[in-house]
Amino acid sequence: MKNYAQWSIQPPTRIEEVGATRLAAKFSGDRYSSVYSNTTDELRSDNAARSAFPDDVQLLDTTLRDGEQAPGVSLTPDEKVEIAEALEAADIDVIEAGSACTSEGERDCIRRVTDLDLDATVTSFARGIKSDIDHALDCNVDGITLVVPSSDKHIETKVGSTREEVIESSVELVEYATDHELWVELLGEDGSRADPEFLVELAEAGHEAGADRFCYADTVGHASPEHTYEVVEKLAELGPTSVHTHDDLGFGMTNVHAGLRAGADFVHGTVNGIGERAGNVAIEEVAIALSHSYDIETLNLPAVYELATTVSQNTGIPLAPNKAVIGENTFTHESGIHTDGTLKDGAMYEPYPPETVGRERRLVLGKHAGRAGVEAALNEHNIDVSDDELAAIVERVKTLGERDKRVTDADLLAIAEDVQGRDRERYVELLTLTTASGGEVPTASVKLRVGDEERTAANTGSGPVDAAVKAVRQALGPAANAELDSFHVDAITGGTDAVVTVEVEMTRGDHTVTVAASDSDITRASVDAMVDALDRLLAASPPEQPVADD
Ligand SMILES: CC(=O)SCCNC(=O)CCNC(=O)[C@H](O)C(C)(C)COP(=O)(O)OP(=O)(O)OC[C@H]1O[C@@H](n2cnc3c(N)ncnc32)[C@H](O)[C@@H]1OP(=O)(O)O
Repeated sequence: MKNYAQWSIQPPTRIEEVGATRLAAKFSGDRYSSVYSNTTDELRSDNAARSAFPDDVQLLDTTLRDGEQAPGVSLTPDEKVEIAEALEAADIDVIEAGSACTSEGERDCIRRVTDLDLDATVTSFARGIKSDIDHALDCNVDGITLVVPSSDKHIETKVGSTREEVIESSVELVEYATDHELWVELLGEDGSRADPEFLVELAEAGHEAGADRFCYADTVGHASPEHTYEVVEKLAELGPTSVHTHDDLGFGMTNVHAGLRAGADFVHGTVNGIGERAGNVAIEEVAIALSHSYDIETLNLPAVYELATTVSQNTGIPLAPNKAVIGENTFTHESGIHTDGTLKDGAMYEPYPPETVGRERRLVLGKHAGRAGVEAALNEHNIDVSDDELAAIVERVKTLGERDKRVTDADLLAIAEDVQGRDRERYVELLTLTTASGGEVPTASVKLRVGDEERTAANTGSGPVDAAVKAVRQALGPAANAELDSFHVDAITGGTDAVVTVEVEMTRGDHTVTVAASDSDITRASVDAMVDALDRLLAASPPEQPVADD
């Protein structure tokens, strides 16, 4: 895990955009109509008939190679192992574990992956250089993607070679690699800017030399779908063909589609679409699109979200909220009309159920909230309201949302208490917080009011937030037995004096709450949010023993 260490209590899934109004209610959502399956079945049979895709499509994940080439990303051996295991859990066919030519450290990483003895085929990137193949062999990989220049720009300017020499050396290297029992995919680098006739010549020579497949690479993300189709169609006539696409023009996925339609049966991609420049095609998007629209199964889809968060935490690249499949907003509904429709039928505003990809649906409150969503959120907290009270609460929720403020569960509950004239009895209150993080071991002490009693506790942690949260848990004892589901930090203003907002989501038993707190001191904001969340959870389901006696 990178970048967040000083803030995290447990790894955050992302840092939010400032100003989004969000999480207020969690909706378990078992109300699905059969609309999902009816629509999908019809779409699938129509699409499958029209698409002429191959029945079996395999995926090569290059998160550990091309994904790691995203600027600023460097994975340790442990991180590569964790990602490889998550890829295996998602049933990936091939894992490109790295570029063995890079360094001894990289070879150690790749060896750690090959030592896992996974079901997936594990490969290394290799340039058109014999020593690169030797380095790959040194890592005990099952195969290589042998990358040779194919555009004149790469052949002449980058490598200082000629087309004839590239063909000749490619043949020698494919034979060398297959003689060493490697699975070999020959990839013509910058293939989308290569002369298609030369690409065909190269692929033909590769197949004749024994390559298992040839890969059409849109290395700089420059190809149009029409060009991809035309070239891949020619290549696929020669033998098994792969496509490697980038998203510089936003055509990453469209070019995969064009390639498959033209006869390719193997797709390269990366988890969350991370990679050089604008990134590669996102492997999870390929998998869901093929499954949902064409009835072609590739990945174990319910394992995909866990895979996405593992990659995000290990690379330090947050999940974009609006990204298909893995984005926070993908199964989150805020606007009143969508929320109302979703409460009536889970399929109303979603193409497929969130559980398909290991997610759950959320309904959130904000400026666009309506009565149905607010009432559902109140019901989640066992609060019944009259029609008049509901109208007043909705109005205040909208006003709060219009102020660009998040409407959390705590906000909603406070509004409801006010509208209904109920006093809130606090179970837990933070009285003082002291932290020291300059020394070797960050420490924190807290004084809490718990019931009628004052309690103090001190603890250490990986950072001041971690130490303070441990101290809170220690002071509360068993009453603090709540899961921290998520922990997000936003800087509201820039600069070193920034006010930060910390939002936590916590669950205790059947109850989940979201609470946000702001302060210029991140530790204070974190502890305030957590203490408030624990207080709300204890209010929702009071402990059998009085809290003070825990
Ligand atoms: C499209 C892609 O994603 S390409 C993959 C990118 N991945 C990497 O670059 C892996 C990390 N790279 C590295 O660690 C280093 O660049 C190394 C160890 C591979 C090479 O380092 P160096 O020997 O210092 O070379 P340097 O990085 O300066 O230049 C790259 C060399 O590879 C050569 N090269 C580039 N592509 C190819 C290819 N497909 N086939 C053969 N040679 C190639 C270049 O011509 C250049 O050789 P030169 O030094 O004789 O001119």
